[in-house]
Amino acid sequence: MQLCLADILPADRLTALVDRLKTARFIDGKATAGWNAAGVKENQQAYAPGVAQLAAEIETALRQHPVFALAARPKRLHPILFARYEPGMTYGYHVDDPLMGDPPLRTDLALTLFLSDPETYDGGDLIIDQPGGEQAYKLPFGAAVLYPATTLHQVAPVTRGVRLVAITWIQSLIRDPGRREILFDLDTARRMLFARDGKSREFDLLSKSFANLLRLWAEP
Ligand SMILES: O=C(O)CCC(=O)C(=O)O
Ligand SMILES: [Fe+2]
Repeated sequence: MQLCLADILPADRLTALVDRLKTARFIDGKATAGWNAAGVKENQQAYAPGVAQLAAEIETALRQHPVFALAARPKRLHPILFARYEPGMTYGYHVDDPLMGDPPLRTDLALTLFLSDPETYDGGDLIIDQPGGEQAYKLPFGAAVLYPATTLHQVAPVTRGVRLVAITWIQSLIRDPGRREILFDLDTARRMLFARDGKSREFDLLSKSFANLLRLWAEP
């Protein structure tokens, strides 16, 4: 399941954050690529401690985003990093490392938060290889795409302007994507039912099934 999330942070907060990023130190992105991806990774990245406060602000906002919570069921988040693509930069097809950091975080999901207005750059689509074909994402400033880190994906070459993004990976309480989607649907349905009819027998039974499946499947 892939999902687009709008307005992770209020636009004015995000604009202030991007302004601060302009003075951050970016280094060659190959430093954090696994050997299978280093050959196709041509970008620049900024890390903590230089951008720790910006990263913390985004992480807090993500954790509070209701759709993110339901769709990802996060157990742990990889520290947010910022990537910059200038003209000629790209990140060819690769799969993300399954385990990152120490203690290892299992990368079930990946997230890209778009920090540039799409009108200001050409190229730079995030392209995900799906069984049904390639799916391209170039989202508005402040929107994010949440997608399975299990996929092959690439960032198309930037040909004009600058593509700035924040990136993280998520270890979910629910490892299996199919189970995660069932829980997402059930949880969404019971919330919609509650919003429409208030507490009812149907709502209670759905809540019971949802809670018991979560108990069965969660890896806390
Ligand atoms: O920049 C992006 O949207 C994704 C980058 C990526 O695939 C990665 O850093 O592993
Ligand atoms: Fe990736």
